[in-house]
Parts: sequence; structure tokens; C-alpha cells
Amino acid sequence: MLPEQAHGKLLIFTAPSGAGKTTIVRHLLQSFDGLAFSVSATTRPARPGEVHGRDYYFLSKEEFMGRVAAGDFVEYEEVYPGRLYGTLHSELHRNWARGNAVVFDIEVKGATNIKAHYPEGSLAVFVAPPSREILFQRLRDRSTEDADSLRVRIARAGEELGYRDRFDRVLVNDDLPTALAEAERITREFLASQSVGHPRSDPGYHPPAGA
Ligand SMILES: Nc1nc2c(ncn2[C@@H]2O[C@H](COP(=O)(O)OP(=O)(O)O)[C@@H](O)[C@H]2O)c(=O)[nH]1
Ligand SMILES: Nc1ncnc2c1ncn2[C@@H]1O[C@H](COP(=O)(O)OP(=O)(O)O)[C@@H](O)[C@H]1O
Repeated sequence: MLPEQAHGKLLIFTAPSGAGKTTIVRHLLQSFDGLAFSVSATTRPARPGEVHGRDYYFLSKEEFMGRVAAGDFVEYEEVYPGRLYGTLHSELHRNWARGNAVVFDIEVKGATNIKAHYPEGSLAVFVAPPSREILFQRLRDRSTEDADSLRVRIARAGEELGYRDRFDRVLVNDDLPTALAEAERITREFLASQSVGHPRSDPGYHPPAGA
């Protein structure tokens, strides 16, 4: 068990939509014991094949706002108009209590906020596409979005590319096997590194005597 108010490790993958972070995170979850996914809550509808509680907690706007009011989120963002996404405190503590490092698939602002809240024990990796054109092509080829949703994602993805140098690492996802091998290397090193920290803005935490 972790000491009260202490926290475990956080491995954050962030990128513009379509860069490949979901593909990379899924691969890592299959490849490593001791990693657990931070299942976010969202108000967007499930895509075919997505499972409630595994890919996301799919909530109505009312349910989501109720949980905001209850203080259940570490962070949340309206990523697309009317589409809320957020990280639940309960999700992190549930996974840390089991001794797992938590892995995130999250957009750039959420990643920045998580990293600021948990500066110790966290590593943020920006997944970069080989080019803007390839990024947009991947989004179109994935065929998960209707025309409007695709347009919104492409516009936002263009902006998010500008966050590239604000994180701890950049992982270029050009050839997929090469990117997966690099992601494995980063993860192996991270899991072997020093572990527990304390959240920066947690008023309840007092360091143990002699710490
Ligand atoms: N801030 C924040 N963003 C999230 C969270 N969960 C997912 N996202 C991001 O929201 C964006 C939209 O996710 P999604 O609808 O699954 O679309 P996709 O990126 O096109 O696969 C992605 O950049 C996700 O990484 C969260 O808990 N908080
Ligand atoms: N290196 C790659 N080469 C070609 N296609 C890729 C590569 N990585 C991911 N893809 C494909 O690009 C699309 C977007 O990837 P995804 O993992 O959904 O991105 P994100 O989660 O960042 O939005 C998916 O259809 C995925 O299969």
C-alpha cells in the first residue's frame, strides 16, 4: 500500500488526434505488467467496439457535470465543442493501490495539467506524426469521424502540433514497429526509475518526520 496522500507513477502519452497515441498505449498495456490505463470519462458517444469502463466511462453531460461539482476530477477539458473529457481521482488511486503505474492517452492541455499536479514520478511523451499531411491522412483513413467531427479534429490537431517541445520526450511515430520499440524502451526505463511522489497542490500532505 502507498502511504496516505502519496502517489504512484504516471506515464503520459499526449499528441494531436491521429498521431497514434491510442495505438501506442494499447501496445504498451499488452506488453508490460505493472501498467494500468487511466480510463477517462467523456460525454462523446462510444465508437463501434469501444467498451464502457475499458476505453472510457461514457457519461451524459448531466452525469459529467455532477462529477465536476463533486470534485471527482483531477482535470477536465471541453476538447471539442460540447464534448467533455476528464481524469478521475478515483481512477488513479484505484490503480496505484494495486501497485501499478498509470498510463494516460490525453490531449495536450490535460497532459500539461496532470504533469503540473504530479511533477514527481511523472513522464510526459509527445507522440509526433512524421508530418502534418500524414497526420491528417491518418485521421481520414481511420474512418471513425463524420465530416464535421473530422474537420474539428483536423483544425485542433494543427494547433496541438505546436505543443511538441513542451513535454519531457518526443516520440516520432513514422514507421510503427520502430515507434513501438522506442515506446517500449521509454516505458522500461521509466518503470525502473524512482517511484513515489506527492502531488504539488495537495493541502492535506505533510512530509513524514525525517523525510
Ligand atoms: N483533457 C483530457 N483529454 C482527454 C482525456 N481522455 C482523452 N482525452 C483526449 O481527448 C481527445 C479526443 O479523444 P477521442 O475522442 O478518443 O478521439 P481521438 O483522439 O481522435 O482518438 C484525445 O486527444 C484524447 O487523448 C482526459 O481525461 N482529459
Ligand atoms: N506509424 C503508423 N503508420 C501508419 N498508421 C498509423 C501509425 N500509427 C497509427 N496509425 C493509424 O493512424 C490512425 C490514428 O491512430 P490512433 O492511435 O487512433 O491515434 P490517436 O489516438 O493519437 O488519435 C489509426 O487508424 C492507426 O491505426
